[in-house]
Amino acid sequence: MAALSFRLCSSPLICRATLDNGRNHHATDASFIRRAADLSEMSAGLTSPHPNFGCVIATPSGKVAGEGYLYAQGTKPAEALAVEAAGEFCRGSTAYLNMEPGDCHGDHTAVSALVEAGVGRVVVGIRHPLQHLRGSAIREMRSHGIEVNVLGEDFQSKVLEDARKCCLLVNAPLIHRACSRVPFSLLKYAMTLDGKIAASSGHAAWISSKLSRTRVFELRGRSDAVIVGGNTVRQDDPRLTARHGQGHTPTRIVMSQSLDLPEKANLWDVSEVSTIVATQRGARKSYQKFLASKGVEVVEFDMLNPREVMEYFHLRGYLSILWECGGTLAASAIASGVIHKVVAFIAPKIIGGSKAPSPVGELGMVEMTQALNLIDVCYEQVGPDMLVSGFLQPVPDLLPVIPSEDATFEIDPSVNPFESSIIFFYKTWDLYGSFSNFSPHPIRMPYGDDYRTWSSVEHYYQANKFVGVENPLSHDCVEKIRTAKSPEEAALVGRSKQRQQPELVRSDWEDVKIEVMYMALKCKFSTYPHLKTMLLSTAGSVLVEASPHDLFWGGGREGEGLNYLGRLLMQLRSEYLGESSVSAENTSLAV
Ligand SMILES: NC(=O)C1=CN([C@@H]2O[C@H](COP(=O)(O)OP(=O)(O)OC[C@H]3O[C@@H](n4cnc5c(N)ncnc54)[C@H](OP(=O)(O)O)[C@@H]3O)[C@@H](O)[C@H]2O)C=CC1
Ligand SMILES: Nc1c(N[C@@H]2O[C@H](COP(=O)(O)O)[C@@H](O)[C@H]2O)[nH]c(=O)[nH]c1=O
Repeated sequence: MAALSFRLCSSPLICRATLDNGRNHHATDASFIRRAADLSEMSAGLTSPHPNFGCVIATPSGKVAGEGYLYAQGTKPAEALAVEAAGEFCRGSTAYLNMEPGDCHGDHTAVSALVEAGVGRVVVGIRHPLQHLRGSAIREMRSHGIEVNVLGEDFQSKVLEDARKCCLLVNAPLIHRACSRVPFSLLKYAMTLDGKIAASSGHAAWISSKLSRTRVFELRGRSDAVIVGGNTVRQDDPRLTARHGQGHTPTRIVMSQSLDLPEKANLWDVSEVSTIVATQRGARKSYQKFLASKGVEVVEFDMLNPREVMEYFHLRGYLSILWECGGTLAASAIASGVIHKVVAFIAPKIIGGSKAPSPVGELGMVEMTQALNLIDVCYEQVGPDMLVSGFLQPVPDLLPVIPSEDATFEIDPSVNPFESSIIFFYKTWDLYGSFSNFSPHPIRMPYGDDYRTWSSVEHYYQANKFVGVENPLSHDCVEKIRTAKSPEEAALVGRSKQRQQPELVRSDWEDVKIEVMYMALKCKFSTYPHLKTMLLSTAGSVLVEASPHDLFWGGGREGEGLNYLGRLLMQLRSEYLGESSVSAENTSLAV
């Protein structure tokens, strides 16, 4: 290399320094990007899975001036938190982001924070995977004169490629959501050295060690849901809780065609965490009624296969699913192509048993050459067990294979990304996500003879369930919801209190809830002009909250929902349009 550097320039010292400087530059960028990727996962297990954003702000001398990460969907962006932490050291600094900011709903908080703080350069690990977001924030930062480098696009090197891979991994669920329209699924099992997941009697407690099972609790805490099959319910009577005392607890899902399930089961206790049973359409209606009476949600499918079930939970906004089923369902899930990663805890014990179940049932493979090879395999000792994990499907490399809307328009102006005149919205990271009650738009609402600020519409709506009730516990609920750290936590408190202690809820709640919601929406869209503009831009389209399970505020799976949230937004929109046409009329009259 020295020879090469000599040939390229007069003084090898300067050139080597340049070369080294270039290499150091890459090494510095890579280390801060990896730090941002690590930071972005800090809330894993505490909140339900969401796009992971981390931001590190480094001074020109390479010192960390400030850091931040997105805590939960609907809370302050990582970039804004890092800018707050760095203070005046932002000026002329470099900001390292594991992923392009999700600014899209006219909500430029993240980009504005970096621009207003005087950040000079931004290094981005990966572009945003969602098509309607990809490239927006990068373009906006560049339009404000910030130098923006995207790993893998502007410069290449091994050290940067490794850093970029970290950014792909921490958002694998979001990337899979963007590319395959199913959540990211991880199959986990504990297995004896002789390849069994239970004794021939079906008994399986315990194969792996306490330490390994603690890791499993962590995996559950990082998931939207945990799935088991009917046999596992009958055999183990599992709880499938994360057992970490606080933080996020995943929904439990049982897949059962027959509904030949016990009347008594731990999973039917939904006081702390919900359970959903996915079954064949029309199965055992009486048992479905029994489950509903226990508060267990039943979802019917024409074909109860893992792909149909996963596409449904994709619609519900799930990003990460943990499969803790037995081999029968695991084989079906692998064959359906919905399993992306496998995690196996191998215990140094032998159980034997020619009929003892194995981790994966029938896949129809008869030659070893047909075996599915894992990718990026990792080995880790966990107590006495060996943890082997790897990918059945690589995390798609997201160099923009799907052009953004602007790029699409440049290619073919006649392509209208949204053919139908129905606009669906649901999770805040999806298009029109700012219409969601979980979007991070604080509102100031009248409260008694005063005003109070609420972090989101959801905070305000949930708190109002308990307003005006002469019970100190109701006042506690209001305060607990008002101070909840995220809309998701506010909803969790409000819904569980309403379910467990209905006496705390105001008696007229069913009569007033629509009005309460409307007032909150009116305040939100009046407070944020860009949201009002966005709402008006949907004129002529039907707005539907695409929640497949909330049949009051949402549209339901096959449109059977009442879609009150969509209706109220359309009502508000026509009120604004009425105002603007009235004001236009006044103007025209005035002319
Ligand atoms: N060591 C470990 O990590 C684990 C061990 N186990 C053990 O494994 C054993 C259970 O394994 P296994 O018998 O394979 O049971 P599964 O957990 O795989 O459940 C199979 C059942 O799932 C339901 N099902 C729904 N849809 C499908 C589908 N598309 N394809 C296949 N099944 C579907 C059916 O329920 P239905 O019959 O109700 O219609 C089927 O009988 C138990 O002994 C348990 O202790 C289980 C999980 C993890
Ligand atoms: N036997 C076995 C596992 N079994 C899995 O854990 C479930 C029980 O979890 P819980 O209800 O939370 O206690 C059980 O139904 C099956 O899915 N898991 C493991 O990590 N190691 C083990 O040895």
